Amino acid sequence: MSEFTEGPKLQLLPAIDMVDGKAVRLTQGEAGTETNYGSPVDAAMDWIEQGAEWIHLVDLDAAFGRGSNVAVARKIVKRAGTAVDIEFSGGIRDDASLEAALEMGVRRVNLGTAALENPEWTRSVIARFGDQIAVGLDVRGETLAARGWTEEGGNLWDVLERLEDANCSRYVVTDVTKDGTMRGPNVELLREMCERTDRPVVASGGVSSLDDLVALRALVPLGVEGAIIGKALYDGAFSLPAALDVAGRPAAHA
Ligand SMILES: O=C(O)c1ccccc1N[C@@H]1O[C@H](COP(=O)(O)O)[C@@H](O)[C@H]1O
Repeated sequence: MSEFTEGPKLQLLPAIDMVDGKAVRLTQGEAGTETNYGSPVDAAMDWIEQGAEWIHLVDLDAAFGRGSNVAVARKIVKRAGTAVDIEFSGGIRDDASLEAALEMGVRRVNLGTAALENPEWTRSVIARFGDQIAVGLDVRGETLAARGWTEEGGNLWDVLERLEDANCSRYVVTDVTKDGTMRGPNVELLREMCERTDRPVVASGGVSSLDDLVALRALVPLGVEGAIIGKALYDGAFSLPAALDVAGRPAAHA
């Protein structure tokens, strides 16, 4: 038995960020810092083959308001079938984009900009779609980032209070300053989030090592449900199977 099999499990979500039909990683979300990792469909199939239970799929062109990778996302969902759950984000800002995303068959969508700029619509879709909606809280310090992380979107704790009141079911928290940098997750921020909400929190940004996953798994009893991993996997800092061992595999795989 591995030393990591005991205790509550941390979900892992390998990230696939799409620009112009390619899988990329950005540094701190800055347009123009892309490293290209090839076909998003191939990336998804690789992560599934290696044991992924979730994929965090982002349409960066939609998040930056300059295009769409929905056709590729649709291909991924179709090829993946029931092998994996997909969380989809980027550019979901109105009924049409939300319905198109959910109709693809993704398990849930993350709202970013819309949750900051359109509170009433956000409240209404949370009421309508429940846990198919999560909100991505992308922060620098305590200031939220919107529109491809190019604009400020208010104070994190004020917005959290409003989303709690709207009954938001889950938060995906990204420290933008850590994203794509492999400098370790912002454990303090995640602890504070868990103190302020009883809803599950998915950690995003900065994971660089298996030790970071050990640290995040220790936060599961506080409310951290999962961790999004990007650059560390693509750059081979560790493998997904090794990460799943640390995060705790489901019983059938133990
Ligand atoms: O994931 C990124 O690297 C990223 C970089 C810059 C902007 C957004 C990014 N990702 C995710 O996109 C959605 C926000 O999209 P929108 O504002 O709803 O259109 C959010 O989940 C971000 O984490």
